[in-house]
Amino acid sequence: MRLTRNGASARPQAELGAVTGQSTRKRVSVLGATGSIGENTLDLIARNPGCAEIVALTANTNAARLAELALQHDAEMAVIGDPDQYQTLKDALAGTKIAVAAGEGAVVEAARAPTDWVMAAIVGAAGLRPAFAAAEQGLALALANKECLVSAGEAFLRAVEAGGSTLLPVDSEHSAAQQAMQGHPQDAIERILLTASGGPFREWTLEQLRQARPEQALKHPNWEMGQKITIDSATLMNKGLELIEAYYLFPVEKAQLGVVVHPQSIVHCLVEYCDGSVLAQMGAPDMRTPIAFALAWPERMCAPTERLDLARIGQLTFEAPDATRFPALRLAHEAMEAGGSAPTVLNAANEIAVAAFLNKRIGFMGIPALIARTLDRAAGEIGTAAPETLDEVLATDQQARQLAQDLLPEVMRAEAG
Ligand SMILES: NC(=O)C1=CN([C@@H]2O[C@H](COP(=O)(O)OP(=O)(O)OC[C@H]3O[C@@H](n4cnc5c(N)ncnc54)[C@H](OP(=O)(O)O)[C@@H]3O)[C@@H](O)[C@H]2O)C=CC1
Ligand SMILES: CC(=O)[C@@H](O)[C@H](O)COP(=O)(O)O
Ligand SMILES: [Mn+2]
Repeated sequence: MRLTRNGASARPQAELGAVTGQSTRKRVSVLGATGSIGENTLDLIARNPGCAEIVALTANTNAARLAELALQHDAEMAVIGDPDQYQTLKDALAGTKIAVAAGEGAVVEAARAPTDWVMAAIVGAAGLRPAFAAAEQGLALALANKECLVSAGEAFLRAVEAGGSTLLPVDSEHSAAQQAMQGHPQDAIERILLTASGGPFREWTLEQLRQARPEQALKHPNWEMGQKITIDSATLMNKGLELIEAYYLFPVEKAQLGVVVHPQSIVHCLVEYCDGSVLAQMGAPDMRTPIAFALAWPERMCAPTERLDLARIGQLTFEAPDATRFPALRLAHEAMEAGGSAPTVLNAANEIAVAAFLNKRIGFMGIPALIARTLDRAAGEIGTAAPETLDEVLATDQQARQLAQDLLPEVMRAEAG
């Protein structure tokens, strides 16, 4: 099956070697091992002894947890992004055979270590270089880092194709879409509908949203996730990023992608076919299911996700998203339509805005306000051409971050006055 827009996954399965669920042992690296996705991946591996041998585990600052995971999984190497944490990591792993390294470059090198399967689960644009490095190695690349496709779409797909890697979506909606597409002709697809929980503020008024505090936004109704994606879910930017992610992953036009709010997060995606059939993938909201799907692909492996009891759940409900209260979804949709540098700018501005909200410099509605201002100004100051290479993407990302930082005081003044 051709999975991506540019055919990046068209590599015969047999060439990948150890890629089956239970039957063959795979060499695995986890980038972002100490995060929510990283921990879930390693939990799944611990529950399926013999399914994987761990090559590299990486983190940014959490040296203590990285060392624990490396010891538990008998990893070949443990790599920390922050050089200040090197000594802590080294001391924690002294007397073991586990190799230790630190620094941004070392994380990228860890991504290049020979493996069969890499989980790319570093959050944000910080994950771009490591994900590109892994993609160039000709392996199965489980992609959780959605910012990579949003910020670097075409360039990333080219790197995957050039490296002969297979891209496996981990994001729950995209894993669901892949599952609902398998074995069906691509040209029969009419529409892909991503579901959104609606986040913790689904029923809040605009006035309430203006007062929303970080600790309230960090309470996702259904999923346990890292801070950045949890705020993205609250603004609905997460679904906007996922629209762009889906555009790059699947062979459909932009107009064939849509979003429906589904507060229970049981149906993860719906694929509509030309005969009127709609295929949905369902499951309890637990990332170990999509991770298991990517780890065992094209087979299946067992995951401990709670089984669905639909009679107990009783109702699955659906509603349209509200673009007035959640303008981030509209901004992402417009950036997808505009193409060029817009998705890179959108992603960078969102990362600055989310950090500013978490640091209480701007309010919740300041997040879309800052992104909108950055996008408006970027066209003149950065230009609209699509960045073609990884270096161009990173340069555009840096310019957009600077612009968003420069515009932050304007948003703060507007909120105060
Ligand atoms: N959580 C989820 O359920 C889902 C997540 N995703 C996506 O997966 C990605 C990871 O999300 P999540 O696991 O929630 O995030 P977390 O914040 O929980 O974890 C992020 C991981 O990345 C590491 N990291 C952070 N910054 C850097 C850096 N500059 N250099 C190297 N490593 C870094 C962190 O290390 P440290 O711990 O040391 O800071 C940590 O291991 C995101 O792109 C998210 O959108 C997609 C779908 C679902
Ligand atoms: C688990 C996962 O894939 C998240 O991206 C999830 O979709 C977040 O929930 P929202 O539907 O609230 O964005
Ligand atoms: Mn998702």
